Amino acid sequence: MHSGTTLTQFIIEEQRHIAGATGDFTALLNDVVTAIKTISNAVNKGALIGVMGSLDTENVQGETQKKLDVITNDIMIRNNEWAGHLAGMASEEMDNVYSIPTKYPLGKYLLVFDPLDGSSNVDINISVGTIFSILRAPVPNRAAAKEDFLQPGVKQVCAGYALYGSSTMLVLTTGHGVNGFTLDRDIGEFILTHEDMRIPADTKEFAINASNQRFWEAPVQRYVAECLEGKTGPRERDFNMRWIASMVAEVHRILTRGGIFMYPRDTRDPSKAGKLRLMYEANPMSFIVEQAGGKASTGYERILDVEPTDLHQRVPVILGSKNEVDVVVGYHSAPKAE
Ligand SMILES: O=P(O)(O)OC[C@H]1O[C@](O)(COP(=O)(O)O)[C@@H](O)[C@@H]1O
Ligand SMILES: [Mg+2]
Ligand SMILES: [Mg+2]
Repeated sequence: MHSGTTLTQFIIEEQRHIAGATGDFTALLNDVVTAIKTISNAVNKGALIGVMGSLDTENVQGETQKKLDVITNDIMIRNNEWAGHLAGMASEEMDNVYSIPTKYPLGKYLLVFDPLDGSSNVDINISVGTIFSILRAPVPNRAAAKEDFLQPGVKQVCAGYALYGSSTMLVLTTGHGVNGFTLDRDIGEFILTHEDMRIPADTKEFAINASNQRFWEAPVQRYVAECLEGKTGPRERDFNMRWIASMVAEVHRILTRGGIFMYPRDTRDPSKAGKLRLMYEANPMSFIVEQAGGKASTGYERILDVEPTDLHQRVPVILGSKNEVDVVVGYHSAPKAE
């Protein structure tokens, strides 16, 4: 007999307090959770079931797809298309909106996801994850078009991620704080283990891919240089640095012990505003971070306020401990001479 609250119990109890809730959202989330359990199983079995390695195909961003990028995308689709809660889906791994097959009923929500985040880590057995976001369809029960998905992050109904690490966890917000659940494989249920996760306002730990340093803009150069100066520099304390190359793992660390994560705008390719994807990565993670008391900015504006213009748009990301994000954002508005 397990002790503790299951994810299903938790969602049903949370939805009880919402006037007019029909159970559609609860059922949709249940399907997302089933997909995540299936992905967890595939990632965990790895080479035993032949899912490691790359394919010859590229996604819309021109990135070589891993076998698991495609398998996990398919798992998300198959588990969520059938039940009649969705008007459409969009994924990092699909060029266009996924239309629900006509044999299935349509619903009032949109599901957006990065089926496997950090997939460059999958072959080396380092943590990867799944990120998802749920929006309301502007017109319920009608096949969603691309424009229907282009809603700013503040409109998200729910955002979550699964982390396939030393244990599998699911971290979730519906706009009432952030809660973390750990998969108990013996009973196949996610159990509430991390109630009301809060990001400490201060930190001495930063995460950035330093190999891009020559491309960073002046505010980020200044921030990192000052961190590296440590105790004797203007920040008057020694900083630690981490880079996992798996956003889910970085955000999870920040939710657990604080920190700042940056994939800032750089000058490498002026046509791209950053590396991370607004719809599939930045918005869901920013919703979670804000709900845990942290902040998320492009350096110039709150990420959740960015009006999307494209399904696969990229955006600069600076998120984590509130006071530290404020420092970096402050440098973005400081006069150039500084
Ligand atoms: O290769 P880099 O510059 O270290 O990039 C790492 C970043 O790219 C990502 O892996 C992109 O995610 P995908 O694996 O879904 O493409 C982020 O998770 C991570 O923060
Ligand atoms: Mg990703
Ligand atoms: Mg991915």
